[in-house]
Amino acid sequence: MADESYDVMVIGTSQGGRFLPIDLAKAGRKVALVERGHLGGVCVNSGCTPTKTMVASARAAHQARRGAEYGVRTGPVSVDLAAVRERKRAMVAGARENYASRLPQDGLDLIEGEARFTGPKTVEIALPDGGTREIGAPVIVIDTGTRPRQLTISGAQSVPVLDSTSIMELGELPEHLIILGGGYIGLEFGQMFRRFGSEVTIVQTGPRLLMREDDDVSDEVATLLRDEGITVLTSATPERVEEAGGGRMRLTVRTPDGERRVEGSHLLSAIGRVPNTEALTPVAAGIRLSDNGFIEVDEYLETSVPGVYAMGDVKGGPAFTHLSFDDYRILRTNLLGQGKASTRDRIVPYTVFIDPQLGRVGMTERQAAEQNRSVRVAKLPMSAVIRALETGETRGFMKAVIDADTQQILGAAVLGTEGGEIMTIIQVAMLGELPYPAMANAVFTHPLLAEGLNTLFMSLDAQ
Ligand SMILES: Cc1cc2nc3c(=O)[nH]c(=O)nc-3n(C[C@H](O)[C@H](O)[C@H](O)COP(=O)(O)OP(=O)(O)OC[C@H]3O[C@@H](n4cnc5c(N)ncnc54)[C@H](O)[C@@H]3O)c2cc1C
Ligand SMILES: NC(=O)c1ccc[n+]([C@@H]2O[C@H](COP(=O)([O-])OP(=O)(O)OC[C@H]3O[C@@H](n4cnc5c(N)ncnc54)[C@H](O)[C@@H]3O)[C@@H](O)[C@H]2O)c1
Repeated sequence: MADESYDVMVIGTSQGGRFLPIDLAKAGRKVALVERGHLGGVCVNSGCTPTKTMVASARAAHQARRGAEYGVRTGPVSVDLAAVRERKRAMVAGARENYASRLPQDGLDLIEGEARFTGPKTVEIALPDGGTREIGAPVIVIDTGTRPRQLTISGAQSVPVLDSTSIMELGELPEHLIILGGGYIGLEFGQMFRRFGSEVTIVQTGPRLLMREDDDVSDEVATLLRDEGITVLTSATPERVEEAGGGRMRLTVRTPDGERRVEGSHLLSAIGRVPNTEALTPVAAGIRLSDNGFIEVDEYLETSVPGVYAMGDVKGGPAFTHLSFDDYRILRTNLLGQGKASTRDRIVPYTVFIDPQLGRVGMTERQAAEQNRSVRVAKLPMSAVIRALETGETRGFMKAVIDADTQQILGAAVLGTEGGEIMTIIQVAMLGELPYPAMANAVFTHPLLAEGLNTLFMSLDAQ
């Protein structure tokens, strides 16, 4: 028996799941909310909010440098990284306060400390003062997220290795930033620091950047980054790193053409993330984990232990705040007896916040081929969109994958200015199950980027 009992315990306070404990408390449940770090989790403190705030600074620098293209005179552009960091810190502090201000509720106890399962429905919490509390609850929701995967190559212990959190605390610009990983984090920081003024090299083990995307999308992203002066090495496996003197370091990478050495002043590891499940000891509760430590759940987000649920990144699969938020919707519905919601057939959108953005939803062309689906593919360069021409933002393209039999839109990639917003228009069409001709013939305002969707889908009739 635990010392104290609650109706529900939620472990972790993410941006996605922030309303679940509040809603449950409002509905009369006695709720314990446990957090070992800052309120709000990764998104607010070290993920979406700070990165997108800094991406905005990088874009301002980029646009200032492009002034002459628009007939605007500017002087030499330089970036004050400490001021960028201040803007970021203020944004994070505001988001954190906003979270905290919503928490006080009758029936909701926020407990600061680290949770660890001691049995199927009991959790011990290690408190900051060194004490512990043991709490039991018939319903437990795990929302403990992920953290950066540690770099283990030879020499990694002997040089400073930055991760996605510590790089945002730099006060001075790296002279040459080497980035390991060509995923979301590597690309967003790579372009950001290039625009701040650093030399940047991205080292990617895979044969392409953004390995989940179609080849043409990955290739175009690589072209965009190279055009901005970033060195992109693909099929390049980091082997060892060592000090090179003068505060520099030397990375040795294996490539199909042999060994290659890259010297830089800073090293960022962005090679993926691992679940926060060690300290939690879910195995003590009998909760089944996948081979790589993520918590296994069914479509109702229930773990192998009835009454114990997992939401957000800790359950593996696509890791985005809006999915954590949708997990909250599902759990709210099911735990408050408002119906039976599930993750089945969930359309997953995401946006990579490089500039121009990559907005993505649904199936890629490759996934459609793997499923032997009969599809048609529409593609339009952004340089064919009048709004993009007028605003001088013509890089990239739009692409949609259509079911050849039903005319339904299966997926889309919009690599272009405001690509995330344009992708969302296509996502809404998918949610409404509109056949592609409805998009080809819709009356969209001239001259918006959305108007390009007419041209994109009309191109199928010209094929
Ligand atoms: C640099 C970066 C940029 C990102 N940008 C975006 C973006 O633009 N858009 C997007 O959708 N997603 C983005 N993400 C991903 C997004 O941040 C995550 O998908 C989201 O935060 C997942 O939320 P979550 O519910 O898994 O919980 P998390 O936000 O991971 O929070 C988990 C919480 O649990 C706490 N915790 C862990 N273990 C314990 C324990 N044993 N006891 C008590 N508390 C514990 C942690 O302290 C943490 O506060 C980004 C991520 C990173 C790293
Ligand atoms: N805009 C967004 O929504 C956004 C932004 C940032 C992060 N995130 C989330 O955070 C998660 C983690 O991002 P991430 O970029 O760290 O992971 P990722 O899995 O997206 O990319 C990691 C990349 O590193 C490569 N890699 C692996 N080991 C390597 C090594 N030793 N050396 C060089 N390259 C190596 C992989 O091939 C892969 O392409 C993402 O899955 C995403 O869900 C989302």
